[in-house]
This record gives sequence, C-alpha cells and structure tokens, in this order.
Amino acid sequence: MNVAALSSIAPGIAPTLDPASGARGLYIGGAWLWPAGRKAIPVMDPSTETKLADVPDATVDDALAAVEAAAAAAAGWRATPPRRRSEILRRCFDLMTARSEELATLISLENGKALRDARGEVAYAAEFFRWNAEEAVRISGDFALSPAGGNHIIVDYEPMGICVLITPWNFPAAMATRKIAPALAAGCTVVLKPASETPLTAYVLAALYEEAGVPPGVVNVLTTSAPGEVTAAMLADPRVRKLSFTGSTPVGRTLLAEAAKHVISCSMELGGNAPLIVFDDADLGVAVEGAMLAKMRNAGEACTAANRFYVQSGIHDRFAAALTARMAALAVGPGTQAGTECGPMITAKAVDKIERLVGDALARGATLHCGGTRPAGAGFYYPPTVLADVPADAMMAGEEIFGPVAALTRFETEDEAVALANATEYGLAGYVFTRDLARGLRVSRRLEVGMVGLNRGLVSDPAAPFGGTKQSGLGREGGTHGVLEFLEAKYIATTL
Ligand SMILES: O=CCCC(=O)O
Repeated sequence: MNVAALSSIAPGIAPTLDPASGARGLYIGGAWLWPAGRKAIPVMDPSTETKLADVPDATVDDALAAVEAAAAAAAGWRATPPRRRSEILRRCFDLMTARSEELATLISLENGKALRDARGEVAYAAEFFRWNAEEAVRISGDFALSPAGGNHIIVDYEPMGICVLITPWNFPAAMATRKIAPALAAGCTVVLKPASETPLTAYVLAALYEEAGVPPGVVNVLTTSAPGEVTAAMLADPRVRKLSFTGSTPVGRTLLAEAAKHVISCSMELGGNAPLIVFDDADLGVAVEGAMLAKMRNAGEACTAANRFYVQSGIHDRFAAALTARMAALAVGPGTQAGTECGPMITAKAVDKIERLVGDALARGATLHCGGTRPAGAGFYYPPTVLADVPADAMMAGEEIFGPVAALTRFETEDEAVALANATEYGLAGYVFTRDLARGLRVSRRLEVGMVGLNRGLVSDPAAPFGGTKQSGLGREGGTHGVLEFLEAKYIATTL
C-alpha cells in the first residue's frame, strides 16, 4: 500500500484487498505485512452495507512484533533533533492537506459520515500535525535555585517511551493524529490500533507518514478482532510506558485496570453526555445554529455531541420550532453522495440503540416533533429527530445517544439548569447560550465538564486542551497540554 494507490481507492475505488499481494496489511517496522494464517476483518460501507475491503486480523504475536519495531526505532527517533522532527510533522500536515479530498472520500466511505463532515475532519486531523510541528521545537526544561539556596533544580522533559494508542471509529483520522502527532513531537514511538470498523484511513495515513519522512518503526499500525487480548499483551511488555485511549467509559475502565497491573501512564478520552443550555435571553439564531453544530456534527456520533437540551420556558417553544424546522430539512443519504447532510450510523447495532432510547423516551411522556422512524432499506440510517418534554428518568438523559436525536427539556431557573446539567456521571463538554456574558461565564464555571462552548456549538480545536472530568476521562489532548501527556519530567538536583 502506498499513498499513490489512494487514488485507486477513492471513488471508483477498487476496494478489495488482495492478501496474496500483501498490498495492504499490518504496518509494522515500515513494512506492509499480511502474515500467513491471519484471518480477514471485513470493512463495511455503512451507507450501503457492502464490503469495502478486508484487513488482516492481528494476533498477539503481531502486536508484540509491532512493540519490538517501536522499540527498535525508539533511540533513533528520540535522538532526532527537534527541528527535524518538527519538519517531518509539518510535512505530514502538508501531505494531508494536499490530499484532503481523497482522504475525506475514504473517511466518508468507511465511516458513512457526510463528505462535508469528512472534509472538516481532514482539516481538523491535519492541524494536529501543524500544531505539534510547532510544539516539537518548544519543549523546554526548567531551571531554578532551590528555595533554601543550597542546590539547583534542573527539570528535563524526556519522551515517555513506547506508546500504545487506541482510537475509535467516529473520527478515523483525527483521533489518530491527535495522539500520533504529539507523541512524535515528544520523541516517542507508537503502536496504533484503530477501530476495526474504520481501519482504512489509519493504514492510508501510515503510508503518508512514511512519505513525509517518518522513519520505519516510529509509527506501527495493526487491526485486530481481539482488542482485549492484543492490548493486554502489549501493555505487559515493560517497554510500553503509555496508553492513550479514546472510546467508551466502560472500555476505558477495563483498560485502566489492565494498565494498572503494569503502572502505565494513561490518557483516557471517554464518553460524554453533554448538556446544552439555552436561556431566555439567548439570540435564537445563534442558539439554533450552535445547537445544530453541537448535535449534528458527524450526525451526532461524537463524544462532544449535545445529548440533553435544557431550554428556558420563555424561549422554549420558539427554539423547539426553529430547531425542528432545521432538523427536518436535513438531507439524509449516503455519506459520499453530493448534498448529504446526515449520513448513516456506523452499524445496525448503533441504530438499534437509538431506536430503543427514542422508544423509551416516548413511553415516558416525551413528545415527537420530527423523525423518530427508522427507514427501511439498506444502510444504517436514522432520521434527524427532535423530542421535547424528555423526562429526567428517560434512558437518553443518562447515556450517550450517539445519533441525530435532540432531546429537549424545559427549565425555569439558572440553578435548576445547572443542577440538571450536572446530574450525570459524565463531564466532557457542555454548551451555554445567553446574551448575558456574566451569566454565561458563571454558568460555564459551574458546569462539571472539561470544555464549554459559550454561544458556540463547537469546542474541538487542536490548539486547545480537549478532555473531560468525572467519568469522561483523564488527561488532555491538544494544545500545549497534549504533548505533555507523552513527556516525563526528570528532575536533577545539583550544586553548581
Ligand atoms: O468523539 C470524540 C472527539 C470529538 C472531537 O474531537 O471533536
């Protein structure tokens, strides 16, 4: 597999993998491998339920080979001057940007998201390389005289070592680059395990990194249908010092327990249940625009997606009507089809869950304003749906919908809105809409979350610290914080 071949897998794509040729496979130590006897994992197009490709199903032996390759490359990459690392990362940004249309098409094919969302993802994903290219040359240490004056305190920041990175299917490019770029900037080498639903983007990007000058073994990629076993084996290797995971809270808990056995540093970007609060004094147009973005980016398949809409009584009916009009007008269809605004969900199981949550809310007294009926035919579709009067005991108030469903609940006072918003074990993102800046900042600070969109439906930004509180995770990705997750402080006490 090389990047030039991408044009043959973007539309018109001949998406069958030929295991015999080894053209595409596990990417270990700079080589493309389909080891003998490895089964195939089919990669499906959620828009049509047809097979796009097969990828190899890595075993524990393959995973340990990937760790070995990362270990073999570690000293060389760590010793590579920051300026050189920075230039390679910048080249990754340039190549991704130059090939954004092919990459967006591939993302849209394997994930199902609308092309416009996929284009947004490529720009977002590439930006992690540009940002971290700039960070790579700004990793400085500290030097201080000890308070007692007897010695000096020197602090160096060293690469942590080999990192295992595990990424989800909802942003096949951005969740990988958000980890790979800072890890490489810090001087670490990595093994990436992308989600088996959307591995093609990760493999194609691996070829692009190679073209950009990333040396063999610095980035390794493998797909597996046995993530638990394979990850446990990698974490048991004492050379692995970091686990960075994006995915659900239950899986995060399991991985934390596994990592704890070996005392491995963990960054965890887990589930969310974002509240979106609209106060009476909000600008209706801004609030609806923000709500559409917070809900419908990626068709609702984002951990930052607004899950619970709390709308003050005085604006509730106008907001509900305007949001319903916008949601009902969205064009639903295959991700790669021109004009599609809401693609399919990732799997039939995801649609089953949304259907179950909507059914439960309706049974508990919610009212349906639009959508709510799963269409017949091929593809994992669910229509943009608006529900109002969703009670606090509805299942969707307590768990991520991860789909195009806006659940509205009316409130009266600021204290009530804050209490409702914080009544969840999650603490990733929240959104507040008001024209009163003092109230906006006050409520933002009272929300038990890691990120707030104030009069804005998007918090994601490669230059900002992304992450959550409570059961939504540990650590931050992006911004100046992102690279620190891959660095270890070493303190030297000396009397000069
Ligand atoms: O779904 C999780 C990540 C979403 C984002 O980075 O905006």
